[in-house]
Amino acid sequence: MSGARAAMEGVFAGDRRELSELEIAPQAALADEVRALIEAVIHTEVPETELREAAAAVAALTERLNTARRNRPPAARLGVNGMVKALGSPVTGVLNAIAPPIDVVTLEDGSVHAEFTLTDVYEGPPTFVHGGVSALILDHVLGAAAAANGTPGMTATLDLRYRRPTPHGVPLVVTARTVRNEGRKTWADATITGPDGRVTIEATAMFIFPAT
Ligand SMILES: CCCCCCCCCCCCCCCC(=O)SCCNC(=O)CCNC(=O)[C@H](O)C(C)(C)COP(=O)(O)OP(=O)(O)OC[C@H]1O[C@@H](n2cnc3c(N)ncnc32)[C@H](O)[C@@H]1OP(=O)(O)O
Repeated sequence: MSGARAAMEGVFAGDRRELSELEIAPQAALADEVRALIEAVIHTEVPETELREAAAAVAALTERLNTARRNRPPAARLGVNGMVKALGSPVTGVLNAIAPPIDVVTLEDGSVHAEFTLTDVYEGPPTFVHGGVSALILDHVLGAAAAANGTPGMTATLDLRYRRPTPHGVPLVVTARTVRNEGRKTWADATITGPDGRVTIEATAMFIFPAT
């Protein structure tokens, strides 16, 4: 079995130890604080002595947390449909401080949808979201749409059309849906829409369920 097939089967077999919402809450609160820390580190103008003290304090905290570690990022069954979620996902993971995190929901028509706001932590051009960050989010929701269709796969192609800049600091909407399936291949479309209702990015992806 190749790495790709094993990875897909690992994801959908739910072979990770799943945490309950109660178990997740304190660790998610810690991740929230780390998100605030990341933002503060970027913007702070405190003097050098304070920066050095802060670095030492963070290093001590990291050492403390590493005294008990899991082998893999944990998963949980959350939400109304009880879908398995990767808590360490860089897009949706509530335990991952680099994730916004975005709450992606599956609608009755099988499409997936999320409303979210990105801070300037995700900035590319001044005042706008980094195009690679948008691609990450779109890849994830396209993959979630393929999975919601019962036809998950690895991203084989991802085509993006950046129609206009995507602003940060304002509410954005991302939606994706599966449009076609042929054997192991599934195609999905997605958009990100700004607060003025205009689409900023259109995306299409093809997912392949690995042969081996
Ligand atoms: C606990 C957590 C639970 C979470 C639960 C919910 C999950 C829900 C949300 C998750 C959402 C995540 C979304 C992110 C998803 C990634 O980030 S995936 C990571 C990025 N992608 C990769 O790393 C893929 C790397 N590539 C590969 O692994 C392999 O090349 C692939 C794509 C699996 C294909 O391998 P293969 O099965 O050996 O394919 P193969 O038999 O050679 O070819 C089959 C056919 O596809 C065509 N093909 C193959 N590759 C390509 C390609 N790249 N382009 C075009 N055509 C291709 C071939 O030409 C062939 O065509 P036909 O001859 O049939 O016409």
